[in-house]
Amino acid sequence: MDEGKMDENEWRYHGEGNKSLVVAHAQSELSQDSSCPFDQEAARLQQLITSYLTFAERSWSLNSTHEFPPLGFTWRCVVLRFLKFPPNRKKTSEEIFQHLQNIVDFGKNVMKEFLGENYVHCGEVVQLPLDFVKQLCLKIQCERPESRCDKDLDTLSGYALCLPNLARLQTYQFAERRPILCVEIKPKCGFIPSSSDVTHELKHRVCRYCMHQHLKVATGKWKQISKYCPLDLYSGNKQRMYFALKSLLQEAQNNLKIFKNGELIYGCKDARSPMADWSELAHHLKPFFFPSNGLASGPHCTRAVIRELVRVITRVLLSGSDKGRAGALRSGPGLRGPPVCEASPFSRSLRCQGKNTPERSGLPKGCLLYKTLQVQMLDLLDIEGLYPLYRRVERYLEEFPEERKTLQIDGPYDEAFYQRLLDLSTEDDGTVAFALTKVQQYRVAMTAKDCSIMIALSPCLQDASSDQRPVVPSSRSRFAFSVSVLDLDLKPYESIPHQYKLDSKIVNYYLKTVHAKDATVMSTRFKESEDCTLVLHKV
Ligand SMILES: O=P(O)(O)O[C@@H]1[C@@H](OP(=O)(O)O)[C@H](OP(=O)(O)O)[C@H](O)[C@H](OP(=O)(O)O)[C@H]1OP(=O)(O)O
Ligand SMILES: Nc1ncnc2c1ncn2[C@@H]1O[C@H](COP(=O)(O)OP(=O)(O)OP(=O)(O)O)[C@@H](O)[C@H]1O
Repeated sequence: MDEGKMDENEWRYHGEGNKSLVVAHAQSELSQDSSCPFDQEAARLQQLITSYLTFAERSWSLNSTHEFPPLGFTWRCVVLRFLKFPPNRKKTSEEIFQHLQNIVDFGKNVMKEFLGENYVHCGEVVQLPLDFVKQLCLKIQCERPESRCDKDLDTLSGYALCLPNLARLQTYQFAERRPILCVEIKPKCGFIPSSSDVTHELKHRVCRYCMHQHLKVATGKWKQISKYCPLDLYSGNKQRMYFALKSLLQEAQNNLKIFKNGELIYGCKDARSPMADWSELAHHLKPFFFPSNGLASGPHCTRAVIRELVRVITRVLLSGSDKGRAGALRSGPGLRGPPVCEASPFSRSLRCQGKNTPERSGLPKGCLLYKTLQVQMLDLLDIEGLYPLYRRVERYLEEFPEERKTLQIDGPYDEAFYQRLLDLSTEDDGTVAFALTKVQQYRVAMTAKDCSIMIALSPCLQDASSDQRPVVPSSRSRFAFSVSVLDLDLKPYESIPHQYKLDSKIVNYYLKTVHAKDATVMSTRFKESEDCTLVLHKV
């Protein structure tokens, strides 16, 4: 890349998590300008995008004679993802390059295999001019939420990941001229462990997310407990999914973000963020869900617009073609544990109405939620069963530190690494090999428990039916859509002791403060009968 030509002013802050920060090309939210120049210095990024478009061509069976770059193409459809570190944590450039390369390899060799290539976009490591990165870092600093500023963007190595902007539709052919709505969901763990290693019986009845909510509110991370329960979203039952999505809309925390034309219009940065404003959201959504007269307004309109959004997202989440390789885990972990979480307001309201427990997961096998859940279930033993196996690996490594490489603890995440993940036996023969397989499966499962799903929607004409892109109907229009998964960085081996401690902290806090006085606390948490009416009739 030509060092002189990268301009920080062409990039804008897009978002960040605990470990990385993302900037998007500043023009990505503008409508397409077909005369926009295709600069030479963007050639490398152009190459990257070519490979994404190759993917798009395969996916949607586009005409193979289609020229690249298409008219009006710019590199505005990519993001740059930088690693972040605590201020005193210095890593060498080589370490950072390797870390990023591992992320790419893990995506390619493992997650694409498990989730399907249509959903996973691995990107590529790029080296950027240091001056550009430093200027960019200064430029975006004021936009970063305070709660994320405990870590600094890596400005020393110059390395970053270049990825397709998943807030845009993942095919170039039809997206750019039309407005785009993107819903990002971090669904978290969608099952309850059935492992016999679990020591607290409560963990077989209440999911981790619902228990963790109480600790998060107590520590001030969020203001109030969410009614969202991942088991409802993963149920495949439309009513439960509506409830889950509506609950996310009420209390987004870090589980829901909405972007319009690449810009964040809904989502919560931290506990200090203002309350969610549905009428403002509905104002943004109206052009997508209502005809252009734009006259409708008021609470009725707000509810109708939100309901329509929830319907469309549910349909998209239940869609999936699964044309790729058969899911390697199909005959694997299977559905285990109870189908509902006792703490979910939805199941509680059903119970109080004397209704039966809802059906077990009805997720279609091709959809991303189903596949993600299968990968999450690679956590077969729960952290309580896994921790002693981690200790076994640790003891071995203490004795033979040079073996760390052979055991592929820090990569490479290649085909051999993937193949070993497919061994789902739970019969412990006392070997390090068994312990290692379970440890690696656990890390992969934890990654799937923390990833996010991006759904991009763009209105399309009623009569636009000639191509094969997926389309979801809404009550008044149709949307072309794409579904992708992001944040598939393999969880570090070193985080296992932390997971073990956190698990016990979450359960103990829940037992102490909620479970013991369940009735009292739950009655202040929400009014069940009211909620139920809202859920079943007004979503
Ligand atoms: O442990 P959890 O469930 O709280 O998940 C952490 C997330 O918190 P959440 O509960 O989603 O608010 C946490 O998200 P936030 O920083 O709170 O937005 C991270 O995703 C963290 O992953 P990592 O350590 O950065 O790789 C996540 O840690 P991992 O457990 O996935 O390692
Ligand atoms: N390819 C992408 N396209 C568009 N937006 C993206 C992309 N990758 C990340 N983002 C945005 O940047 C945000 C932060 O990215 P990401 O979740 O990967 O960070 P992280 O630090 O790894 O997260 P975590 O806190 O879970 O560890 C995401 O929530 C999403 O909004």
